[in-house]
Amino acid sequence: MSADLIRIVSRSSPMALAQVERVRAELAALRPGIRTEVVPVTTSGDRWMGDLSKLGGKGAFTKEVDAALLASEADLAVHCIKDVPADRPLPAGTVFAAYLKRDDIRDAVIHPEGLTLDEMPAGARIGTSSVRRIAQLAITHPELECVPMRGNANRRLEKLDAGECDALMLAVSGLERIGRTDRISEILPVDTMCPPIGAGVLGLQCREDDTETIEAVAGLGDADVWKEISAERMLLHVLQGHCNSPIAGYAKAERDGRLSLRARVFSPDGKTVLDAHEWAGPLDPATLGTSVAVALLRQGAREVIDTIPH
Ligand SMILES: NCc1[nH]cc(CCC(=O)O)c1CC(=O)O
Repeated sequence: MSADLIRIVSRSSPMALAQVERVRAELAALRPGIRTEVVPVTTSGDRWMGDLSKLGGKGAFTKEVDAALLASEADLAVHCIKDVPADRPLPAGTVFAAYLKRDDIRDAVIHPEGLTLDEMPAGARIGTSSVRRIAQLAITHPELECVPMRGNANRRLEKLDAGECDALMLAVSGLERIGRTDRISEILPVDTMCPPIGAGVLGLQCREDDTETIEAVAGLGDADVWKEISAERMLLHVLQGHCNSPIAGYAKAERDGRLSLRARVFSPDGKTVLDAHEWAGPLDPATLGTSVAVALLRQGAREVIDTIPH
């Protein structure tokens, strides 16, 4: 950064821009002397409407953003942690300086007439390409059908309205960010629709040698979320999950300081469900993530994850 300007790189979807506006607002409150500027980029994941695995995985939404940061065309990147790969290290030379306070981690159902999953007729087409959602829907609602659906949240709502499917599943936090919670017909409990690793968390990524920006934004971070994400991302790293893995889980830092991590691994048809839940006790968050991952590996997670092509 220059003395008083932070350039923030962002994808240009409405959700990404809303995320940047939240960071700008929080930064303006914390550090009124610092100005911010938005540097927009389009990622390969935004352009490509086919199967994400053909683009080399989750990095599809982060590659161009990382490049702008590393080339010093911007000083700060705002990422949905859910979209940041954990099976490979962060791009060399970058670090997360802060994780913002966590939003709702649950998924929502959107049906034009407001039907819940239980109320939908057999054969109703649910638009989702996420194996995590497909597997869990197969367990609770085998009579419903999943049809492929990609594109940013606004585009998916348009496709729903155009009749390309009968209902959608989208993250509550994403709908909050684009101001479309009015479309929600049902919010699914985490017990039956376990969220993805990193759900509802925005991470602030900087160049590791840019101590000025790191220090300027570190105060926006939440200490509990830092612990939760450390545990969750270590779990994903040890499991070597890829963009198409039906891995779900979330850590929770309690008010009394205790930390727990629940995680599940599914076969796409939902017939195999591996489940582990542990408290950190004296363990640090990353070791909790390792411990829960090892518990899942003992139950056969490697084979379940590897049988899914990516
Ligand atoms: N894959 C796109 C994406 N990345 C992050 C979110 C939701 C917001 C979040 O969890 O931070 C979404 C949309 C969705 O899954 O409905």
